[in-house]
Amino acid sequence: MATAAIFLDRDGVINKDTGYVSHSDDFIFIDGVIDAMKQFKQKGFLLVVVTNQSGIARGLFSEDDFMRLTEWMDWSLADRGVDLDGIYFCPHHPSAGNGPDTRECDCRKPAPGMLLDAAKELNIDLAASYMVGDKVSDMKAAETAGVGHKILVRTGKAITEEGEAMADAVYPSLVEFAQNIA
Ligand SMILES: O=P(O)(O)OC[C@@H](O)[C@H]1O[C@@H](OP(=O)(O)O)[C@@H](O)[C@@H](O)[C@@H]1O
Ligand SMILES: [Mg+2]
Ligand SMILES: [Zn+2]
Repeated sequence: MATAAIFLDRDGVINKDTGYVSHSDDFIFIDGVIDAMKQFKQKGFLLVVVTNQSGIARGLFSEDDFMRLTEWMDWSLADRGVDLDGIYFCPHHPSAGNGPDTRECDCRKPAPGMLLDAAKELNIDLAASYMVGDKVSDMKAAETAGVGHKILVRTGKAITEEGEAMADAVYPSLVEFAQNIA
């Protein structure tokens, strides 16, 4: 049977988005998010991170740097009792940079590729799932993929009118969303 997931954007939802974060020294968990993630797991949701990492295409950091930081984040969460079910990332950008990751792709949000791959690989019930993001591109990716619930949080980029109009709900942070989810 397919399971519902909470898809989490990374920068601006899990950690402070100080711009192309690529090292654990610069990775600051937003207050309360780890406990919020624990609550989602206890409610039976799969927890899946979906993150655009165009810093790789831009040549700001390497895929190895991203992997190292991801391993550190994964262990930091596991240490606090949160086991992530999947981490999906897009290293591409359609125009910035000049390496192999500078290209059009199906995975950079607002494209739905990461969500659709996760749904297939983890047998996720998309209609029963939630996408939590800080940008309109997160909401668009969710809508195109058929994610049932689109949630915006105010811990990242300034929320636009377009983003707010597309979201089913807006919360100050992941903490308040966790308090309100059924
Ligand atoms: O929020 P998620 O998807 O986890 O990750 C976003 C990041 O990859 C970066 O995305 C960039 O946008 P561009 O990729 O340059 O459009 C900017 O918003 C950066 O500040 C941010 O660090
Ligand atoms: Mg974000
Ligand atoms: Zn991509």
